[in-house]
Amino acid sequence: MSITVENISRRFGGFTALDRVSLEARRGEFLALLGPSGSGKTTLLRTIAGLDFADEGRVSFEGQDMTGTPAAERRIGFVFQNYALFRHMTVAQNIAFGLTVRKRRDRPARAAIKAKVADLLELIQLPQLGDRFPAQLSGGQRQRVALARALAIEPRLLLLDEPFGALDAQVRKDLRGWLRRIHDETGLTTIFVTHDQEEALELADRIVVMRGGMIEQVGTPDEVQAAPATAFVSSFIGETNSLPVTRQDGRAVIGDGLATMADPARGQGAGVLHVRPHDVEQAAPGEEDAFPVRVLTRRSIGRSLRLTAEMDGVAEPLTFDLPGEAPMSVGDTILLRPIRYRIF
Ligand SMILES: Nc1ncnc2c1ncn2[C@@H]1O[C@H](COP(=O)(O)OP(=O)(O)OP(=O)(O)O)[C@@H](O)[C@H]1O
Repeated sequence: MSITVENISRRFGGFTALDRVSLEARRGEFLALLGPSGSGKTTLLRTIAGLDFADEGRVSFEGQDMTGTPAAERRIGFVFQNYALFRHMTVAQNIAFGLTVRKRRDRPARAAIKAKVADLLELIQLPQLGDRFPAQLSGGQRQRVALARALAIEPRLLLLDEPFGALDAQVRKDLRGWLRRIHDETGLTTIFVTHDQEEALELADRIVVMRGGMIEQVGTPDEVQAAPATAFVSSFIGETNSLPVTRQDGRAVIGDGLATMADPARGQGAGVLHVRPHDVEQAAPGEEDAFPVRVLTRRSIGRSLRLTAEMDGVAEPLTFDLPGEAPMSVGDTILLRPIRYRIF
């Protein structure tokens, strides 16, 4: 099912949590909403779910207006970080819950529910655990059961809000691969909230980067990494060195004037040049389009050399990765040429 969000705004008192947000999730797509705390990810997810309602704007599913439709009528599966299972029910009863509470005329026969639960236990790879109670499961197993419960109603859309937030790093990693497989097998449209960029990059078909109630960029993991639309996206996703520049007539003067770089976008005035640590190469003295830095520390990591460095006129310490054989010592001034950079 495709989801369209058009010009959604949501205010809490005088505070704007969502500011004219528009977004489209394609049929079968896995979208990640990524952004810092307070950027509006959960509010957007809740609005799509029908658990919260926008002050302005429209939500539609497959072209059909859903803006005023309550959550229960949207056929959505949810998994939340703290959406606890029912403690007094077994795993199987938890999974069956959404079906057993249906009105009699909509409720599947008991045998059909049993078969469905068995299928879902297979899908989440816990076929033997149907009779256990939630307290007898690990955190990761509980979240898998929560997902099976969400899938039992055969939702048209799956919404997950930091579902792995409370789990430790290794379990999170395992569950990620597993969630992606389930998404692919079921063919559902999935929208996933996270503030963990690694999780978003690994899981999603497209990432929606949010900040301050607005969308900064929507793009594939490759796009948001290689072609960030804004300085915020560039520094939020992956590591970036940020050099203040003054832009004039197709050149950008770095720091206090030690070097200039080409500015293909031909901006004017104050800006910032972003270059990722591994997007530089060492240049020979006198070469153009390179900037001098003083080496503060050097450390070998596998086959590369990680430097921290400083530059006159740049307040922040800088980080670069060069090939391991690069000749230099702490205290040297070296010239670096950015192979790839962006000026904002
Ligand atoms: N019911 C509410 N009443 C008042 N303010 C709210 C309410 N819900 C959310 N907000 C505010 O709206 C902003 C966005 O909140 P939201 O939960 O959508 O952010 P988020 O990006 O999901 O953050 P986090 O990663 O911390 O969950 C926050 O500043 C939050 O304090």
